[in-house]
Amino acid sequence: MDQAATSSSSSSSSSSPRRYTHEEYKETADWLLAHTEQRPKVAIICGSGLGSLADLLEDKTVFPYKDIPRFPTSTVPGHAGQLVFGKLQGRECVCMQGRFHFYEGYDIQTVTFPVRVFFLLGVETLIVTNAAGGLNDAYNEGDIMLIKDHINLPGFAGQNPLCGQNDERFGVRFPCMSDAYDRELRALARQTAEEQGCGGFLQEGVYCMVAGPSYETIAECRLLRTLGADTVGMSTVPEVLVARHCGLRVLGLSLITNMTVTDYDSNQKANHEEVLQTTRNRTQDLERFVSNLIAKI
Ligand SMILES: O=P(O)(O)O[C@@H]1C[C@H](O)[C@@H](CO)O1
Ligand code: HPA
Repeated sequence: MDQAATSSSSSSSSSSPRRYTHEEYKETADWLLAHTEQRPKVAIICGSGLGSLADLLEDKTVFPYKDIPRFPTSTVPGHAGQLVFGKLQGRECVCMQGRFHFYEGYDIQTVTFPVRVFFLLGVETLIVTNAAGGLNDAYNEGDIMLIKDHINLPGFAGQNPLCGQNDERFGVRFPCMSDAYDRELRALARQTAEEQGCGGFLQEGVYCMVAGPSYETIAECRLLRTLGADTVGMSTVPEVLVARHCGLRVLGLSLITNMTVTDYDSNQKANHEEVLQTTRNRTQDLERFVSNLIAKI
C-alpha cells in the first residue's frame, strides 16, 4: 500500500486528525539543517506543472521527498517530489517541487506538514502557486491571478488543518484570516508585472478550494461564481492556513490553466492534460515573474 493510502486508512476521521508533535516537525527541520548549509527565508510551493520554478535555483541541494524523515510523497503527474534548496536572484530559497493534495488520500495535517517544517527552518515568506480553473468571465486561459482572498469549502465541512489541539509554539487558537494574502507583497507583484510588461494578464481575485479530484459540474461552477470565487482549485488553502497560523507572510499565485465550463451547450471538458499543457505554455513568463519578484522581497 502506498504512503497516501496508509495515511488515509489510519487517520481519515475528522474527529481524530493525524497530529504531528512539535518534536516531529523539529526532527525533520533539524535533519534538513544538518544536511544543507542554506538558511532560506523564502519558501515556494510549486503547483501542478509549475515545478520548473525550482530549476531556476543556483547552488542547488536536492532532497527527494522519500529521503526526508516523515515527508509524504507526491503521487500526481506534474509534481516531481523533491525539496530543492538554492539561490534565486541571490536570495536563499527552498522550493517544493511537488505538493500534497487532500484528494491523494492524505489527511489535511499531512498535506500541510512541510509548512511547519519551513517555519522551523527559519522561513519568513511563503510563495504558494497553483494551477486553477477560471470562473471569472473576464479572465483568460494563461492569465496569472494574484490571490487576494480564498474560500475554504473543505473547511466549511470540517477539513481545516488547524483543527485539533492547538500548539501555541506555532500560533494562536483562533488565527485571523482577513489578512491572509499579504497586501505589500501583492503590491510588489503588481509592480513587478508592470515592469515586466505582463500587467495585461495579471488578475487579482478570490481562489476557492474544492477537495477534488473530480472537476466541478456546471452547476457547481455557477454556484462558486455566485459565491464570489474567481478561480477554483484543489490545493493551497490548507498550506496558507498553516502558514498564517505560524506568522509567515504569504503570496499566492494561480495560473489559469483552463476556463471552467458554465454553459450546458459547451463541449469543453476539464482535464489534467490541458492543465499541464497550459503550464508548459506559460512557464517561462511565470518563472521570470517569480524570479523578478523574489529580487524585491
Ligand atoms: O497542485 P495544484 O493545485 O496546482 O494542482 C491542480 C489541482 C489538481 O491537483 C490538478 C487538477 O488538474 O491541478
Ligand atoms: N478545477 C479544479 N482544479 C483545477 C482546475 C479546475 O478547473 N484546473 C486546475 N486545477
